[in-house]
Amino acid sequence: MENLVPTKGILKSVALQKYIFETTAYPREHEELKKLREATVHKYGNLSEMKVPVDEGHFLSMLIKMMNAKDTLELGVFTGYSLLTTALALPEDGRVYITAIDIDKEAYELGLEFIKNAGVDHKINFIQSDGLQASDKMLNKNPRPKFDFAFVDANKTNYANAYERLMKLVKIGGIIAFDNTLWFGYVAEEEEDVPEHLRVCRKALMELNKQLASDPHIEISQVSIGDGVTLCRRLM
Ligand SMILES: C[S@@+](CC[C@H](N)C(=O)[O-])C[C@H]1O[C@@H](n2cnc3c(N)ncnc32)[C@H](O)[C@@H]1O
Repeated sequence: MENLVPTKGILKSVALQKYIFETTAYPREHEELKKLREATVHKYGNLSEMKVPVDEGHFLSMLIKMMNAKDTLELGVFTGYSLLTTALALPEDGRVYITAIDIDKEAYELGLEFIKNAGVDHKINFIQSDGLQASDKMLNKNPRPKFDFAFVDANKTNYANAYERLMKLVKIGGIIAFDNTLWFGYVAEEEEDVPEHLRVCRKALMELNKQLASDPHIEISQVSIGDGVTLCRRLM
């Protein structure tokens, strides 16, 4: 277990992650996603680590296509790497809807150029707001579930609250995907071995993982890609 990558890349050695990225991930990365990734690193430096890694992008893209999702929601957009991934995965039949929520509009605006250059025609409804407030507004306006797929990648301490709302906003049979559920691998470590600034989110994510595992309303799959993605398929 030596040589673990402390960033997004749990359970993988540096060499294995490099192999995956170089062999299957980077060669199949869409040109505009690559440019967006580079622009994000250029502007945000280490913070660019917040975007989903390229292999996770491929995973999400294939999932969205296999589900034939047409109406998606994203909580936590940043510069839009996962958003552009979603937009590129949706069918081009003109009847798709993308809703994206983030408190930060400036980062999203950096990504707009790449979304445009990728030739994505879908209208993206970007809502600059706190994710929970925006979800409550949607529920008040139209309490019927409409989304096929929701990707949750905003503040980790609110995932459980987001889950409660998303179980009303995502259709039965639809998927809620939570990012970072393995929290750099720290979910499996003793608290005293975890850097202090990562403890609050670790605790919230560990509680969420338990909650999801015991909830009969969903089927779950914990995927150890990126920083850990938990897929929750709504059953009832
Ligand atoms: C990890 S980044 C999202 C990365 C993005 N999915 C990607 O692939 O590039 C988290 C984002 O959540 C946003 N965020 C944090 N707290 C939020 C909140 N309460 N409501 C909505 N967005 C929030 C941040 O502004 C940040 O852009």
